[in-house]
Amino acid sequence: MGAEQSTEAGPQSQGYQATSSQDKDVGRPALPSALVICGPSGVGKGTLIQRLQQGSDRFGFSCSHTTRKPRAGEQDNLHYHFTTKEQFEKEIAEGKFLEYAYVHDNIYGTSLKAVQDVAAKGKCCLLDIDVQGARQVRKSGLRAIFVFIAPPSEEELEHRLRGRGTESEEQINRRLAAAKQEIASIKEPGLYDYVIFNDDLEEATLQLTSVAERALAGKIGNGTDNPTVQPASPAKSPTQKQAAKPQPAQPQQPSGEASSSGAGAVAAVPKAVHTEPVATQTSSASAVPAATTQEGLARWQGKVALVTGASAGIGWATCELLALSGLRVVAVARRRDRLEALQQTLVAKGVPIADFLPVVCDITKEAEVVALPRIIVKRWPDAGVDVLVNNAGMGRNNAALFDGSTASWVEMISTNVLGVCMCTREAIQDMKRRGTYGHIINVSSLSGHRVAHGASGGAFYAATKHALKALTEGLRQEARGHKVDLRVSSISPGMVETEFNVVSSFGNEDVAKKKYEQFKCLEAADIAQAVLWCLASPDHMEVNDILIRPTAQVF
Ligand SMILES: Nc1nc2c(ncn2[C@@H]2O[C@H](COP(=O)(O)OP(=O)(O)O)[C@@H](O)[C@H]2O)c(=O)[nH]1
Ligand SMILES: Nc1ncnc2c1ncn2[C@@H]1O[C@H](COP(=O)(O)OP(=O)(O)O)[C@@H](O)[C@H]1O
Repeated sequence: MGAEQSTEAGPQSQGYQATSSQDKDVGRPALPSALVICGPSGVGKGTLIQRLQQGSDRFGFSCSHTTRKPRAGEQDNLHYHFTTKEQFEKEIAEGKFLEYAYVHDNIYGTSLKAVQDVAAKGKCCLLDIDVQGARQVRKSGLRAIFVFIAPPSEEELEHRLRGRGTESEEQINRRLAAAKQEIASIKEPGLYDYVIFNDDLEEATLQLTSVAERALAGKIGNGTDNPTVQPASPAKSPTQKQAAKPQPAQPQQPSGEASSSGAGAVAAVPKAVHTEPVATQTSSASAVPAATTQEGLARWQGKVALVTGASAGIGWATCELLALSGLRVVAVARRRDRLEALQQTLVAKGVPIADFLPVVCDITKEAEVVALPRIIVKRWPDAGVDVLVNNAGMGRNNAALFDGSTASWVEMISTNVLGVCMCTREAIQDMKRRGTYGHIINVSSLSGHRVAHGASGGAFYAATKHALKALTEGLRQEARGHKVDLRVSSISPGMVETEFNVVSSFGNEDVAKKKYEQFKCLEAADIAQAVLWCLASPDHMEVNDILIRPTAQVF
């Protein structure tokens, strides 16, 4: 990869993370959510599912029951549990099914056992079911992401169905007639999280893979808190940019509550460890009117966001989310290998490589920071910094006022305060040069609003974050003084999930382990989401400081 180097003699990683010890994360593995795949007969569901399974053994297929006859090559208990109408109806009456439906004159259904068998192996359960089944599963409360696979056109759908050669003429006509209604279900509010157009199979596979990664990570919903995205019309192909990403559909109603709202069937599958992002938990964030969120993001399409501390945690997650939201992303960090890994991840998720610029840079080194705008304009002559996410920050344990190390204090001031100031100045000068002012978002910490109790010595770190609070407000005032339309926001998260964080906070690994089980921390993706809320806020309001606390955290 061509990670840019901000100076010839660029720095090597010095062994600390480019995000603060209070604010960084590596995440805890969650149980996968299920992935429900819907779409008309012949659209390519089976083909895509096969490709997902070929790509990873972390997926398990929910083997449905059906009364239809096996096709050539289909094996009982592998492709389907083939059964009789009488037996099927008996088992339905016995309550053995999560859902069932009459489809094309046959009964199809997902048994509780089919889902349990996959979940018990810790795998992501893939359900290939029809629209009626999807509605039932949605109601059941199963933790799942719902995807609709749409054909590029009705003609192409017919072409594929005929080409498959597994149905009689009468069966094909029945399937095509049903397809119209199935496609119309895209518009049903809250049914699907994503719509993927299976036009180009490679691209559709990439898109489904990126959604499936969210399911593997135990997510539900589509990762936005935005119910206003209109599903694209199935009749036309998506634009090139859209094609690179799955389309979020109108999200389901109870996003984060899905696991708690179901009755009997819910208990049939294990619940994932964590809930969805804090969209419904954070007052400042939910104050962004949903109807304007998408509009707000639309103005950032193709704009350039520079994110510092991109090698891990919040910075990494922010790069991902911004890139997937259509911005061009400049990822700044000291560790080249991490930037390479980030690039690979983004490309696998469908981000065009042309929209990502990794730059090796130490934000405490002035010459390297000053070089950033030049590197950006070399790559994208039409652009400059529109959004700056000052995320890089760090903390040191040996920093108590009683007996702390001067070197640690210097390091913290250099990164958390001076580094932020230099990045901010260079970004603003770049905006000034182009005559267009964007948005600067400082990732602070709850430590910017309080000082830790006891002898553990968190005051210096807190002082840097208190300074950041003053700098954020000061920047806003300067912008007003200059009468420029610069937006300034800050986000102050509580502890973000990482074992390292908890260990460093509690000192002792055993205690840490217990606490780690006991407390739910925030996730890096939650904070990335808050960055989007800042960017998406409508013109007439500015999000100042978002304080984000994990609801279960008591310290
Ligand atoms: N509700 C429900 N639908 C299912 C189930 N299994 C398969 N289907 C759906 O039944 C329809 C017909 O499936 P199938 O006979 O395999 O034909 P195909 O769609 O042409 O592959 C498809 O829309 C499947 O998604 C199930 O367990 N429940
Ligand atoms: N993107 C695509 N372009 C062209 N043909 C495709 C594409 N996706 C799937 N197909 C073909 O379309 C036919 C139907 O796919 P299949 O996976 O059986 O659909 P489903 O499971 O939705 O009924 C198969 O012959 C498959 O090879």
